[in-house]
Amino acid sequence: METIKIIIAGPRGRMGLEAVKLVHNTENFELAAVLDRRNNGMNLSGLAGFEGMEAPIYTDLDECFSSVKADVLIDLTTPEFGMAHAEKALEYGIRPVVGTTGFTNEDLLRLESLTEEKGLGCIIAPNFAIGAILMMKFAQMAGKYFKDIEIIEMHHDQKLDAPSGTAVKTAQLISEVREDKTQGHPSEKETIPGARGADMNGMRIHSVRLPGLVAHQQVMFGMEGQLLTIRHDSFNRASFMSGVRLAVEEVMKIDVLVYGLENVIE
Ligand SMILES: NC(=O)C1=CN([C@@H]2O[C@H](COP(=O)(O)OP(=O)(O)OC[C@H]3O[C@@H](n4cnc5c(N)ncnc54)[C@H](O)[C@@H]3O)[C@@H](O)[C@H]2O)C=CC1
Ligand SMILES: O=C(O)C1=N[C@H](C(=O)O)C[C@H](O)C1
Repeated sequence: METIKIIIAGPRGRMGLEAVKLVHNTENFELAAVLDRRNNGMNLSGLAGFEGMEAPIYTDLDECFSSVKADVLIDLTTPEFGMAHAEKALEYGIRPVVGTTGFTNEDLLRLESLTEEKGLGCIIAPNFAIGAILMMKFAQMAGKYFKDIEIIEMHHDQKLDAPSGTAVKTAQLISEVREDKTQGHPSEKETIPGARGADMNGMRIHSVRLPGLVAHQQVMFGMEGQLLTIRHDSFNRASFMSGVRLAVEEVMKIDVLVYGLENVIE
């Protein structure tokens, strides 16, 4: 098995720390470097919590990508920087695996054309957890039969983007099989703005933010006399790591942009 050399952006974050551990503990993965907002020139192993995990720390993108020979960039930062990181990685011939959420459709289109131009794989995965991918697939199946749908995503209160990338992706997948429909009473009025949530093709998305939560979503399907609820819960960030591993292995085999791991799992 060939070794895959990996750069991780955002190593000190909640997801980044798990990803560093994953790479460190995976036989054919090698942590080539990390991109951080501080500690330029230091070694990761010198930071508390990363003992024994050797990797040079860079704060400058160009310096990192030009000095380090790497195959894959795993980005787990913020929407503000994730896009720039992915674009720059492709320019240096490095394949991005992006877990960062909050990208716009225009961002995805830009990355798609850059991926095509460079002939390199790129994976954007709004959710790496296998259960969440199945939840989205099941929701798409149900969306064929139920037209009235409310998505309730629930996350920790440090999350920057709303709605979550998973909720957006779920609504997109359902929209592929459901005719657009405005839900609720035609004359309904919000007496407090936002009460009915975000509107995506008539479906409603509600974002809950509370300390103590990790990542949870339930999709509710209503029809005369019945309710179907499809729910997934991630109780920790380790739940995402088998998907990160799969994405890294997969991105090495492709030369296009893949948006969503549902396109990768059988
Ligand atoms: N796809 C998936 O399955 C999952 C995706 N996420 C997404 O991953 C991202 C990170 O989530 P968390 O780890 O919870 O956030 P976090 O806030 O704990 O970590 C983000 C890290 O990125 C670092 N960072 C910010 N700007 C940077 C830059 N320019 N260069 C290098 N590092 C930079 C921050 O210092 C921080 O350590 C979010 O967009 C979140 O929505 C989170 C969980 C699962
Ligand atoms: O910020 C998070 O925590 C998560 N973000 C992703 C999203 O926006 O869907 C994936 C997961 O829900 C956790």
